[in-house]
Amino acid sequence: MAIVLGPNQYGKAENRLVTVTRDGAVHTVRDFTVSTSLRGDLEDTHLTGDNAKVLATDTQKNTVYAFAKQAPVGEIEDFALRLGRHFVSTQEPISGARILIDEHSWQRIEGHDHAFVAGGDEKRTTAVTVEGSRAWVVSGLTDLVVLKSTGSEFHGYPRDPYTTLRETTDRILATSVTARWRYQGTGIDWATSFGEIRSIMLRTFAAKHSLSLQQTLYAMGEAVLRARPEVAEVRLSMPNKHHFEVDLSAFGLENHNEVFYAADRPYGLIEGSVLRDDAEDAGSAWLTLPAF
Ligand SMILES: O=c1[nH]c(=O)c2[nH]c(=O)[nH]c2[nH]1
Repeated sequence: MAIVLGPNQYGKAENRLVTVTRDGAVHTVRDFTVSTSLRGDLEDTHLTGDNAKVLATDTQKNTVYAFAKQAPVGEIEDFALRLGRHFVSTQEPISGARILIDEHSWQRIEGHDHAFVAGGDEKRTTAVTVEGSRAWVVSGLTDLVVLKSTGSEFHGYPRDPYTTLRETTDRILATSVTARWRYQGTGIDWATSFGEIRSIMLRTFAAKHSLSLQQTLYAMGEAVLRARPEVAEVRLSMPNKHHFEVDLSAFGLENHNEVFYAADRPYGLIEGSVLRDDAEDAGSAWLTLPAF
């Protein structure tokens, strides 16, 4: 029997980066969380502690901040591609890089040049993988919280001895969408694509009459793939944020779908992938990312 080192990567996680750019008195603030991970010929440090091939995670952190100064960050996908390609092309033992970037939004306080209000928890995300001269981009969003107050039913499920859930033809449907979509290619107008995909997902959530959150998930992914040829696959993770009608009969009150208890947990967790059957090979695009 031999014991060997399996897959590994290392880097600096969650570098918090904020940039201020100035157009005269008018400032723009951008806010990012950047994680770098490097892969390659890294047996020595694990097996003997020889660090000759280990670009320090501290250096990786410094590179993120220096790159943000040396050229405009631009779209997160482009910034991640620049960082990943830099590490792979300048460090001989490093054959691959995974760069994760989340962008947190700040909106201008109306009428103010340099004051901003946080855009909420929603984040735009990217996960860029560089392997030698190849690169894959998986972008997405997290914490996009949506609710519809009708247009959602859930019935027709099996009733076993433990089933108590009442069937419903009119319920609140609410979720917090985490989506990741895999692009085919890297020469893409990232900002336009992101805006269109987000808007397609919102419109589909709103318009699709839902018989299950699973059906809504599939419809959202399908709508993105039908409209956006640059996308090969969409993975969605959608918690069912249950809203239970409160029983007010003890108070002599009838509740006609008006008063709800918004449960925090447990929640149904509906996850899935929607993809083209002729999509380009995913390579290492998803490696070490959460399944959904
Ligand atoms: O849309 C739903 N899908 C389920 O699988 C499920 N299960 C459940 O209890 N409620 C719901 N709602």
